[in-house]
Amino acid sequence: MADTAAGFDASKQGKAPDAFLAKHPKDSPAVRIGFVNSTVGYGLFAARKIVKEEYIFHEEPILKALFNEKFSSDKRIVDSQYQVYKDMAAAADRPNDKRHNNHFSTSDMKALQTAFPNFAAKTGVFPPHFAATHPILDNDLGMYLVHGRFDGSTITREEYEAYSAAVVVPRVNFVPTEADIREACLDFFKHYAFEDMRKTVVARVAGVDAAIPSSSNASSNACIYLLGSLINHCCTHKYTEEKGPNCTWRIGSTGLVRFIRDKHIAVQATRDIREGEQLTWDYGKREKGFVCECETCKTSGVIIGIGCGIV
Ligand SMILES: C[S@@+](CC[C@H](N)C(=O)[O-])C[C@H]1O[C@@H](n2cnc3c(N)ncnc32)[C@H](O)[C@@H]1O
Repeated sequence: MADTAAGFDASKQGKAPDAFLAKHPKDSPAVRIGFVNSTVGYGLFAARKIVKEEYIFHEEPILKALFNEKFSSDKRIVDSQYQVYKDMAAAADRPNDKRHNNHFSTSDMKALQTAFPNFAAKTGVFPPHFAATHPILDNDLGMYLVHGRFDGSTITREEYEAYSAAVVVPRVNFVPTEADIREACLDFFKHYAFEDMRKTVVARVAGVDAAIPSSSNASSNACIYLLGSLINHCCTHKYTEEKGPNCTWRIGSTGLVRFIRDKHIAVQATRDIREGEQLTWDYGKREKGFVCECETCKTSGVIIGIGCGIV
């Protein structure tokens, strides 16, 4: 992709574009999806050598809603996220009916279903048999990239089935209730949403976009990114940078990343990454809801999960 693509114009970047020009996403595909194991699921891997501080990719969100770590504490936030989910479900039910498909195109739905098959099966947005017969993580997942390129996936059918079997198989005849769907929806946002902190957020409540002032830092926009959401956690290693996380991210334009747009995510290497290495970052100290299997924990010689603080 050319340097001038998607809103990036070096001539308008003020006096010092050189610092990040050297490091902006390159044309050769940088990432591919791979399988870690049946508990961790998919991960994102380097498709080539990536140098320290390189902007690996820059991606537009596929979904936006309100976000709150303590989801059930604010009804507006729960309603907002659930409304986004219901819009999705309506679009999935009527992929050819443009009147009901204002927010999600058929390819959006396909990409979401492909990236998050367990969510799809749990919520019933997509019939489980669809997940089982769908091509394995194809190139549609790169369609939200603005800079950087996607190299497809190395997921085999066996790996895909190992990961999705626990959810898809027992639920072949499962008809989710409203409560099941709500729970799966909130769970989905909890595991995959990125926070974009704002003083005022736009919520989609009862089908209408409304600006809601955020009374505290607890409420912000939640953005779901197809590739960004597939990056797994790694605890920061106390002694060596080599074993800890190798990426960082930021949302929206900042002084350092001026070429990215509002709500877009930029993923940057924090050290050199060799081809085939998994991309990871530190999810931070918040409650994670999984037992950590990262390299730092595995190689610390202590109990798995110890590097995470709160599991
Ligand atoms: C943002 S998703 C990352 C993509 C995910 N692996 C997938 O296949 O969809 C976060 C989820 O991945 C899993 N995960 C991420 N990092 C992990 C780690 N270090 N150890 C175990 N599971 C992890 C957890 O299930 C977590 O809720």
